[in-house]
Amino acid sequence: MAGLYDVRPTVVVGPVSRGALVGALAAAALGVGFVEVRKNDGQATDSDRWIRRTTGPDYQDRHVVFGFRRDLVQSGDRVLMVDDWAATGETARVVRALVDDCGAQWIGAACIVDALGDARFRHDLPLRALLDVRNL
Ligand SMILES: O=P(O)(O)OC[C@H]1O[C@H](OP(=O)(O)OP(=O)(O)O)[C@H](O)[C@@H]1O
Repeated sequence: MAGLYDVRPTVVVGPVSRGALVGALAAAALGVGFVEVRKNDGQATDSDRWIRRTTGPDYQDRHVVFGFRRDLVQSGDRVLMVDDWAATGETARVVRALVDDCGAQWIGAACIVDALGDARFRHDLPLRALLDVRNL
């Protein structure tokens, strides 16, 4: 999936839960680090620095809080998000905002299936996929 982009990442991020599964596989194939983007979760100790952001309504009309430990993504990193599916694009939009919060370079969102309802996300994120839902 990393081959969908020309820029090689230094870190792969994947939102739980299926994005964490495919993201970890992509990171292992690339030989780079992996960061699990947790959902409605938070710091384990008071000393952890976490960053969090909340989505707009996703495909189930939920507002989901995504976050990860701040020091896992550094300002010099090039970050690729990997997920299985994109529908509203809210998950990818918020993960991108978290990466921006870290001052890292965002490459894009690579998904197995593109089921985006709003085509603007495809261009703006950018989002690239192995399959288009309209062809399934
Ligand atoms: O484009 P969006 O509307 O944001 O939806 C896409 C997200 O929804 C699915 O996860 P889901 O929330 O079902 O969680 P799961 O992987 O834990 O089942 C999918 O794996 C994406 O992460």
